[in-house]
Amino acid sequence: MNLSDRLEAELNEQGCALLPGLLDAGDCTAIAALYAREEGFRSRVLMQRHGFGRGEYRYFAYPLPDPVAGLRERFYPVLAPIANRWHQAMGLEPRFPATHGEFLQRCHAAGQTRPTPLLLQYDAGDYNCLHQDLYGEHVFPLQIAVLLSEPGRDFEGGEFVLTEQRPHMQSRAEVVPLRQGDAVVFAVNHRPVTGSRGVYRVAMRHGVSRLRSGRRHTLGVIFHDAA
Ligand SMILES: O=C(O)CCC(=O)C(=O)O
Ligand SMILES: [Fe+2]
Repeated sequence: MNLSDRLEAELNEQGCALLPGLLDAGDCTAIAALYAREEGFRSRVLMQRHGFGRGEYRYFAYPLPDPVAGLRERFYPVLAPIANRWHQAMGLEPRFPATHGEFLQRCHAAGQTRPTPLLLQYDAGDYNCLHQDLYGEHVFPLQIAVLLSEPGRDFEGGEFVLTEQRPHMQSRAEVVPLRQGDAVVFAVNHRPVTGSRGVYRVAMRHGVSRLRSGRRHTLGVIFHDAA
C-alpha cells in the first residue's frame, strides 16, 4: 500500500492518521527554537485573549522556512486525491488541483494571501480549546500537526485531542498518542462517514488537553492561506 492509500484508509476509519517519525529530533529542536526569534513570523496570538485556551502561537511569514515549505509541498499531492474523494462523497463542489502551488493561486486570487503554518508554545497549565482552522471560503480539508517536544521528558499532559460530532448522536473523542517528531493528519472541519442510510458528514474539532508540567511546541501545517 502506498502512503496515500494508507493515510486514506486510516482517515476514513478513524478521522486521523499517524505519520510516525516525520521529523528527526534535530529538526524538531531547530524548528521549536525558531519560536523565540524576532523575525520570520507575521503575527503572534495569545490564546487567552481570544478565549482560545491558554498558551500562544505565531504564524510564519512568507517565505516559509525550508522544512515547513517542504512539508506543505510534499504532503499536498499525497492528500489532494483523498480530499477530492471526500468532497465527492460529501457532495461538495470544490475539487483540488494536483499541486500546492495551483491551490495557493486559488486562495490568493480570493484574497486569502496570508500564510497559515504556525508554531505553538504551551507551558504548564496551558491548553488549546477544541476548534477548527477555517480562514476563509477556500478550505483544504486535511491538515497536519507535528509534535516537536518529547512527552515525559519535555512536558507532561498536553495530549492532542480530536472530537467527532455525528449528526443527532453524541460526540466521540480520540486522544492521539504522539512522540517527538510524530505527526497526525486530520480533518479540518468535517469528514464523510458511511452509515446504513448512506454517507453523512461528521464535524471534527481538535485541541490540546492541559499541560501538567514543562513546555510543549507543535508545528501546524495548514494548506489553505488566510484572508
Ligand atoms: O498543539 C497542537 O497539538 C495542536 C495545534 C493546532 O491546533 C494546529 O496545528 O492546528
Ligand atoms: Fe488548530
